[in-house]
Amino acid sequence: MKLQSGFPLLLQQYKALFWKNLLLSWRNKRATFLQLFASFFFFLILFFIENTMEVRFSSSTSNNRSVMDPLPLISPPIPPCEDKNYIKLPCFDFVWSGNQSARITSIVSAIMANNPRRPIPSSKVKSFSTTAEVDEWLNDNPMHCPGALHFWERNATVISYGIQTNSTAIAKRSSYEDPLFKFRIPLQIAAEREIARSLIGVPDFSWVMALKEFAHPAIETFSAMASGGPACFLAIAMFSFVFQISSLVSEKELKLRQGMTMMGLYDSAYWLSWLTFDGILTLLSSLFIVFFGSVFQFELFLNNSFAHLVTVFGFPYDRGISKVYQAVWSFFPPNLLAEALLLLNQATPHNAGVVYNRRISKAKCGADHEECLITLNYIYKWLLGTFFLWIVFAIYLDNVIRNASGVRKPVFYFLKPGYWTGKGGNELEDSGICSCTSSTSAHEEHILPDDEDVQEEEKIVKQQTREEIEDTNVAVQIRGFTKTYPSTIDMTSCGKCKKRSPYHALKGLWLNIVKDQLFCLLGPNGAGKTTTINCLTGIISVTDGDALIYGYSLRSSTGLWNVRKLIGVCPQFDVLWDSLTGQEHLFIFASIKGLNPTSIQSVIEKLLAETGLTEAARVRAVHYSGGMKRRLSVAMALIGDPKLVILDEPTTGMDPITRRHVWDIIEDAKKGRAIVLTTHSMEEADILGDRIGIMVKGMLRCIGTSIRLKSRFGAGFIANVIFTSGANGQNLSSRDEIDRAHCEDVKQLFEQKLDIVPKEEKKSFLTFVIPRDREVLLSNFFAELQDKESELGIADIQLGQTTLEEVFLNIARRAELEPNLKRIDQSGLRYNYRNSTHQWSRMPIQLNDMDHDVNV
Ligand SMILES: Nc1ncnc2c1ncn2[C@@H]1O[C@H](COP(=O)(O)OP(=O)(O)OP(=O)(O)O)[C@@H](O)[C@H]1O
Repeated sequence: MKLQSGFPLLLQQYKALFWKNLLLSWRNKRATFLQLFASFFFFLILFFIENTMEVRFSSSTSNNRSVMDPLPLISPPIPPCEDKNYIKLPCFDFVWSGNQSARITSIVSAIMANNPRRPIPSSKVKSFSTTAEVDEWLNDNPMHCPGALHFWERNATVISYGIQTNSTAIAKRSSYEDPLFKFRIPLQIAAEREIARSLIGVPDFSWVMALKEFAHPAIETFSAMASGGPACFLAIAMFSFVFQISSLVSEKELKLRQGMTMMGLYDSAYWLSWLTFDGILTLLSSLFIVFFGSVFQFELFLNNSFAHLVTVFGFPYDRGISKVYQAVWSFFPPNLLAEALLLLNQATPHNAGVVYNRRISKAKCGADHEECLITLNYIYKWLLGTFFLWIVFAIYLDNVIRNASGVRKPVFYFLKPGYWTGKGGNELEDSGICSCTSSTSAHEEHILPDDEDVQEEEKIVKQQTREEIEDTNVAVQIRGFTKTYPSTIDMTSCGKCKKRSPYHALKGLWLNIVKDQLFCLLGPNGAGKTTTINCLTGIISVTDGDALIYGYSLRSSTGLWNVRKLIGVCPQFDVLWDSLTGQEHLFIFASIKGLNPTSIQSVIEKLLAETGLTEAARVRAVHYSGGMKRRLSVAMALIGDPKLVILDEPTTGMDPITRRHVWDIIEDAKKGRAIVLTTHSMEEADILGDRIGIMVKGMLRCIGTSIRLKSRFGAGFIANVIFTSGANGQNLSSRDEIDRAHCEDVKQLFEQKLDIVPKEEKKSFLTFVIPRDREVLLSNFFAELQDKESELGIADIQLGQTTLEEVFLNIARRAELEPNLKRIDQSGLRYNYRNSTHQWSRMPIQLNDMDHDVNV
């Protein structure tokens, strides 16, 4: 199948990943809704705060409102004392002194009677003779009266007066009380009016006085946007940031990205898809910020030009802070954003806001020109510059920080010319940023295999490597894979640091995997099977050695790219997006692989049919059963007709029927390609494996066909003798006795003739393991047994070879015993016991077979 490459492939991958991001956002509606509309909820809160504050300071005398056309106050009356904020009852509208004068008394009576719209009853006024008495009363009765009038009749034509008021301005709930306007001026007008009337002798002399406050702008403005805006903007931005980061991190943690990389994903397509998708989401979210800001009528949004509002965020830039410090802070976009918001806020109340083409002007960067240190244009440039800086930094960290498989690129990988030219520089390192010890040289660790078949295989591969012989029949040639995981420091549950020594997971693997064959890799947990597969797919680097896959070396980055086009991988754990359907997964991976867009649909349908997922094609992966997920992973591995298919435990969790179905798929897939399969099912290995290798502790212990392994490592033969139940017409106890007697007779016969005892013994059958060296005795023995069948109550005799499981257990057991057989002589060489030849062989000491845990 012809696969795309170069720019068309990059474009195709980009489109598929962008579509994937779109689907994930659409399916994860709640998170997307919050990302886009968080501004609405924050602005709603700001709106309520702003309106509450506005109502609170709604009186005309308050400073927070601008008064453009003040209304005149015409001859304001003396208000009832109850109108005062915080008054104690009983209260008096006013108290006065000078009551020894009849003229003054009549003036006060006139004040009370002529109070506009409300004559004052005498019960609301209290008189005294001197100012001292008034002071004394006020002192003794605080908060019972808002004002006092003092009169002195100097002579017939001169009357003096004075006013005392409680001058404390008080705000109560939504009303603000200014004592000057509310009490003092009405008292003054009343006193002057009646003194004048008394002096000129005309009781109804017209005395109209109007008062008007200055037109003025709001002096102390309260803006919820100015006070809470920066925090809100930061919170809105954080919503998007947190969602975007968690999507990226979970793709990495769940090894989805690794899965895509194995299928040939370009890093550039990956980053570009996230960048553009998140860019669009951020743009939409910014537009909604502007939209909701305008809907809620915040001046910031109404007065400033639209172009500025999209970039809004900050840190208080101040003259006291050095330029270097400001520059350092400018590297963090939220600081600049807050500063921009502050500038825009300052620009709104008194002028028309900031327009785009005057963004450079300092005069427009805020109300207080002196305070203006940076312009919006400066902020634009820094935001744009830091955007690129952070993207590059993110990509760098992504490369140099250890991934889920524990590998990373060298710290200065970008300095290698090969990285830019695509001809190298993609090498991975095992060590973590803070790994402490370098691993021991891989060569020192290589141990010669014990088994002659493995030795023979190693010899062939080494010879082909040395003589550069290209065997056209070989699909994969593994040339001495060694893999040492570096030492790490782990935290224990009790908070202690535990140092883990370097671990030698692969200790020299030499192997040819032939075309049109399935090579089955068996081994107990931790044997190194997955490590071998990860090395083959380039997910982790080998410490030493190389592999040629269809002639391409894994060691070169161009080789690795070509290899990725040739392989299909079903990883050990399903790497699937819960919210995407089976069909969508296949589409994404087919696009990454580079299938022609016109053929993708038919390939998907074929794979779905093959893996029995047609009906579940449109069901999201989260609703798949474990078996369905594995089948989808197998289908993904077969996309693009790969020449090498790597299946890491593909049938785990499948029921027997599905498993057999997948075996059929794998059997069919053998044609024209090589398959590497790891499994814990011996039955699977027996049925599917053309060649089987068993690994233990990072080394290949045996290799060959199933029959060869059984004959070399199996115990020999297995014989099952099945008995008939006792003769009819007898009671139960005597039937039992007869059965037991038959059983004993057969056991005796096996012991006499073959010198073996049963491996398993049940009432109805006996199982014997017959060693291979008794093979010559078998035909006579079983002929004799058959003759005595009815005499011994035998219903059936079954004879077969030992199972692969037997072989596996034998090999694993032998390897388990290995450390006990090690001897170290004084020259530092370890002796290994060779079981087959009963000899001790000399080989270099290997200290790291087991973990050395050291508490530090
Ligand atoms: N990143 C790592 N760092 C350190 N040790 C590791 C790392 N990955 C694997 N190992 C160790 O390497 C050994 C081989 O692991 P591997 O996963 O290859 O085994 P496996 O044969 O696939 O086992 P299983 O059958 O359980 O999947 C194990 O002892 C494991 O603990």
